[in-house]
Amino acid sequence: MQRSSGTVAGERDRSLSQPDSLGPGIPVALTIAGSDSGGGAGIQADLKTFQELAVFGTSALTAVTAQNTKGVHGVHPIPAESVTGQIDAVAEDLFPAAVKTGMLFSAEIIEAVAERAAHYGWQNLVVDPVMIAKGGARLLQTEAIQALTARLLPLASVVTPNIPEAEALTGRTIATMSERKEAARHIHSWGVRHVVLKGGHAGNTAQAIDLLYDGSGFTEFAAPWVDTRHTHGTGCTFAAALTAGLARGMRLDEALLLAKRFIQSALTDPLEIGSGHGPTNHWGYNRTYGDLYRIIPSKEAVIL
Ligand SMILES: Nc1ncnc2c1ncn2[C@@H]1O[C@H](COP(=O)(O)OP(=O)(O)O)[C@@H](O)[C@H]1O
Ligand SMILES: Cc1ncc(COP(=O)(O)OP(=O)(O)O)c(N)n1
Repeated sequence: MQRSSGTVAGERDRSLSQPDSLGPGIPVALTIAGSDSGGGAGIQADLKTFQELAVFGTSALTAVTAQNTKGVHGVHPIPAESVTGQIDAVAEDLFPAAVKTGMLFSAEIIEAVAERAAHYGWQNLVVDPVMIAKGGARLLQTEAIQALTARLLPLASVVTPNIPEAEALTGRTIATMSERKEAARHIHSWGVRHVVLKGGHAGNTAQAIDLLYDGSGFTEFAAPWVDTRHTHGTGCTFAAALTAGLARGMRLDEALLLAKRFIQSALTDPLEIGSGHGPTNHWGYNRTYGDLYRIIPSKEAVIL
């Protein structure tokens, strides 16, 4: 895997250094997302990823989906007041150091989440603008896109669209790297601090390249393309690992490298369950790099 020109493949991961114990000081993260009954995406993927990265996971559920590796068979949104109630219950007692949003489904839920994000002044807000599942099911109503760009993105520290999501957000077609950069600039202009335009839908490529734009320059995070159909939940898992890194006090570039390693391990160590697009392997990272449950106090992250 590469970031710019530096190679880090295969080495033991020093990002998670020396725990003394689990307990006081353990970072807490909150995911505001939908439930995937099949366990590969949504809240389930987020909580598994947090756990694997030694972050205590909490959740606010926005929707229940009936879903498996073959597709989404039903979507049942949760009332916006209930989403607010869940966020308040977590925020007022457990003080999440980082917050991730996934499937938000409606403008009403987005408004509720944005209002609470502003209220609590979250500094590490990762917005994964989930719109359509790989099987084609709509996880965000079309009329909610405007609320996402106008209300939530200006509060986000990072937004992580895939290519089709970036196309839907900007109304641009994205086929080349220079079009990806233009789309990232466009999204950044709405007030989000960092844009990570993911490359999983680029097709016909030797590398999966995720592009970071921070308002002044671009950094590419690249990894070898994994030829697998078990890609269900890649976006959720990637954004959750990024959120976990931020909750642990990492800089954004460190947290992104951690997320890239996490998803690469989850793709290269397949579980091969289900008859459709199976879930990625959330154990993969710790099977590859070891050092499970090593804790670092926040703000003392070791550079990867
Ligand atoms: N086949 C693959 N090989 C390697 N990395 C991949 C592959 N598919 C997706 N990724 C990585 O998984 C993460 C999620 O990307 P993407 O699939 O674009 O998001 P989403 O699941 O939201 O559609 C990114 O880091 C991307 O580069
Ligand atoms: C409940 C729920 N949330 C999000 C998604 C989309 O997840 P993603 O990581 O983009 O993976 P795919 O579904 O596209 O494989 C989801 N399916 N369900």
